[in-house]
Amino acid sequence: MWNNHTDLLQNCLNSLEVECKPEFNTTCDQAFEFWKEKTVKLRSNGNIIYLIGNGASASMASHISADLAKNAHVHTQVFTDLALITALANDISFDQVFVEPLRRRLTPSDMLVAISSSGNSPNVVNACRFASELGAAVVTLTAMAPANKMRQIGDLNFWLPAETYGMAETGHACILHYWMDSVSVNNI
Ligand SMILES: O=C(CO)[C@@H](O)[C@H](O)[C@H](O)[C@H](O)COP(=O)(O)O
Repeated sequence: MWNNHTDLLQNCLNSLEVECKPEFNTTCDQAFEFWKEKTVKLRSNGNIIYLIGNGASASMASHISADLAKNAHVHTQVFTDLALITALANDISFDQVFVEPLRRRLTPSDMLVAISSSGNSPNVVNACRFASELGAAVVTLTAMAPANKMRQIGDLNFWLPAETYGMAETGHACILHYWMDSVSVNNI
């Protein structure tokens, strides 16, 4: 019987690769501890965690955003309003659908959690670049080919050697739930 996400994550952890700036030489435990500490500090200061992704990763961003708000009492924001996304894509460019709203809201004390199986989707990569240049904390979750653009940008990067979208997305769900559990106030 699995009792918590540590059990489920164990297989993920065995093959997970992480990098954490500035030294980029971090164990998984250290990476999750770093992420937890940043999140707890951000919560006590009333800052915001923005979560982004495309397709299934957009759903995952919404899912974890809701869990973080309910269980961890963290202020979160996702960009899943179809009217807003289609207007930005139509009037500006799909590559800018996350950067545009972030430009108006993100502060250097906030965090961006960017989820992408390929690690190369231009709209997510652009948002990571923007957040990083602003000085916000950037956490990336990627998979598939080891060299991807998001891994070059994030302060904390989780990469899984998954070859399919289904495997990548399932692994990312484990990682995100493990993080969420670590900062939860209640566990319902
Ligand atoms: O769920 C799947 C595939 O399983 C798709 O919806 C997938 O999320 C979409 O094709 C995304 O656009 C892929 O983008 P990314 O995760 O590589 O950034």
